[in-house]
Amino acid sequence: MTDRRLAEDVRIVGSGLLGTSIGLGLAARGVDVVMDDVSPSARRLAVDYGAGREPAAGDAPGLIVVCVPPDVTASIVARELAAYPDALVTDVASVKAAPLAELRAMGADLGRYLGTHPMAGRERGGAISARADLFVGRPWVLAGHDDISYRRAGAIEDMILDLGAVPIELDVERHDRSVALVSHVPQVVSSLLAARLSEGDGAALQLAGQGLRDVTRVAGSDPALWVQILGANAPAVVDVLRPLRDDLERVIAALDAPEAPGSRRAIADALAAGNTGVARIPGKHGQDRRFSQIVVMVDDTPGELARLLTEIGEAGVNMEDLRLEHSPGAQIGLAEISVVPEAEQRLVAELEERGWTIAGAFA
Ligand SMILES: NC(=O)c1ccc[n+]([C@@H]2O[C@H](COP(=O)([O-])OP(=O)(O)OC[C@H]3O[C@@H](n4cnc5c(N)ncnc54)[C@H](O)[C@@H]3O)[C@@H](O)[C@H]2O)c1
Ligand SMILES: O=C(O)C(=O)C[C@]1(C(=O)O)C=C[C@@H](O)C=C1
Repeated sequence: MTDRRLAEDVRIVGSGLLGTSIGLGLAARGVDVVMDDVSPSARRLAVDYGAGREPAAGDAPGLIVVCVPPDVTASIVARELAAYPDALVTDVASVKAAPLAELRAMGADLGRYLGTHPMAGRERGGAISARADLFVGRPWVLAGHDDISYRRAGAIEDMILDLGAVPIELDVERHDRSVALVSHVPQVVSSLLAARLSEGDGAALQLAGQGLRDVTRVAGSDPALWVQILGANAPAVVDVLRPLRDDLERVIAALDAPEAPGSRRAIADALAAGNTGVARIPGKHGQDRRFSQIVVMVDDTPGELARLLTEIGEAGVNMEDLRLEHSPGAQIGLAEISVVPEAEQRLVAELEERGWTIAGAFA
């Protein structure tokens, strides 16, 4: 049996992206996982992928993880609390105050419920997009409330640690305010910007580079899911959107009269504030550590990227992150490798010695 903390059998309700990813990660650690879903085909697909087994009479899960859309989360949590009176129940919905308030109104046994929110996901849902390593190194919020202690919810923290994530304790209100800033408003901004592209002509879109891809990736997310998330956290989202609108209006006013006294300063100040903000985003594993980036040119031929990764390993350097930039039609790709600053010079030298072309290296 693989090393793990979680001792409980687990039942997962909702066999989509989140449920199947959790199932895959836990099953790989030897946990007995049952997958369930209102859609039998979604359930069977998750089982086919190896996320767990079909439900059976006599199942007695110690931990139940509800991974359904936010608007049905409270009713499914309440149903599971009633059906399994000895189990601890959690959920992974992207908002936390609304489901808790609904459960309270229903008179659910909140002494066995603690909601959570993994800060990891993808823009596509369903078991087909699931990955066992989705949560590795990612923050995962335990959204505390008055009816249960974090200690009583120890099995939930064990599951989070077994999945390689970093547990973070935050009460529900602080959670919702925090994700308005770091997740919900970024989704709105990304979608609104991407929506502008429907007006660009085809030639303009052919020029799209990595900058545009970086800021529009999540614009591919499911509108039905996000209508629920944004609706359930509306006041906190609006609190971030209003000052953002003011900033945008200041930039528009400055660009309307770029030669006017103070205009250039206003634009520079807006962009410099962005530098300050982006520098505050923690690096990998939630630490405030910055990495150096090495950009390597990779021929667009089979096996070249694998050879590069193998040779980085042979150089004894741990790769912290990898991003690929590749334009359709180009014969070359760019691999941006993140490493600890101490390893940068040595890796550049090793790779150059092995014949790789370094397009850039920067801290
Ligand atoms: N997608 C993300 O990136 C992400 C990240 C963190 C948290 N979340 C949260 O995770 C939850 C699930 O999101 P997802 O991306 O896995 O969605 P998904 O669409 O991939 O999966 C949801 C699953 O729930 C099932 N379902 C719907 N109603 C149900 C019901 N009444 N009973 C049982 N099953 C039901 C659906 O059939 C579907 O298989 C949401 O609450 C979302 O806010 C999503
Ligand atoms: O990276 C993605 O595609 C996500 O969907 C991630 C993301 C996020 O904003 O960080 C989106 C919503 C979830 O509630 C949690 C995580």
